[in-house]
Amino acid sequence: MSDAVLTLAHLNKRFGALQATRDVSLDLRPGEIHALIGPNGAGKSTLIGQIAGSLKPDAGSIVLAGRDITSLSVAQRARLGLGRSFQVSSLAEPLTVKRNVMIAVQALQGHSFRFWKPVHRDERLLAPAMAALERMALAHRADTPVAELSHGERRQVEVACALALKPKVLLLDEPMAGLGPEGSARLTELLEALKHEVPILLIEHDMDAVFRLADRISVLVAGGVIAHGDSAEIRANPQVREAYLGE
Ligand SMILES: Nc1ncnc2c1ncn2[C@@H]1O[C@H](COP(=O)(O)OP(=O)(O)OP(=O)(O)O)[C@@H](O)[C@H]1O
Repeated sequence: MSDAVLTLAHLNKRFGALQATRDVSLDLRPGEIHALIGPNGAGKSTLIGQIAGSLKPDAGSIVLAGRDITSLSVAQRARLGLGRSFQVSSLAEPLTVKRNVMIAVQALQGHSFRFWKPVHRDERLLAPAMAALERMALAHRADTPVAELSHGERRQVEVACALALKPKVLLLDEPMAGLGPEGSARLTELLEALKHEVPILLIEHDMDAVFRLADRISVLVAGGVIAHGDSAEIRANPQVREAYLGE
């Protein structure tokens, strides 16, 4: 546990009578993809909310790179290196790919004194934006409006926006959702390469992608983790099979 970049310890969250997170402990280590899976209503979104900072746990702690972030705001966590992508796209369609990523960089830098300066002429925003686009194999689309991109390419831009903030960990919430086999294969390949630079906590319904990508898998059912293991262990686990078959 000691070399973990992100550690969740004994997280609990209740909504009235419903225990939505039940004593959840897990960690994310350098160079890995740790997938969090579970049937509908298992509590995955509730857990992400607590990690990202939009939901406050009732008990437990979240440590990012040695620092307890449990009581910090969403913005403070982002500045400390918690990167995330969203289920719902937040890209500005009419703007180019490059400008979307530059806006993300600007949001992190928080340079309000540069309000008067057009984003597209700011070199300090352009360099990190282009570096992130290169890592997501999209530099050649930098000057294309987002509206003209395929669904899969948009997903790549969203990950690039998160990457441009130089995160220590990346929280990806269903990145494969809505992608066809080709888009999903492309993103799988990119994430596989990316994990060596930034470890990824992956919440994903696409089991093929999870089994291909994840170094470790944690299975959430009714708010609690019922199993941890690698792909082979999780596939063979009778409790996990039952949880999914019973869905
Ligand atoms: N704000 C809330 N108030 C009350 N109950 C909530 C709230 N948010 C979530 N829940 C409940 O908590 C449980 C876990 O929900 P959550 O959305 O975290 O599950 P999930 O695993 O993300 O599901 P899905 O895969 O369908 O998105 C569900 O029973 C849900 O109805």
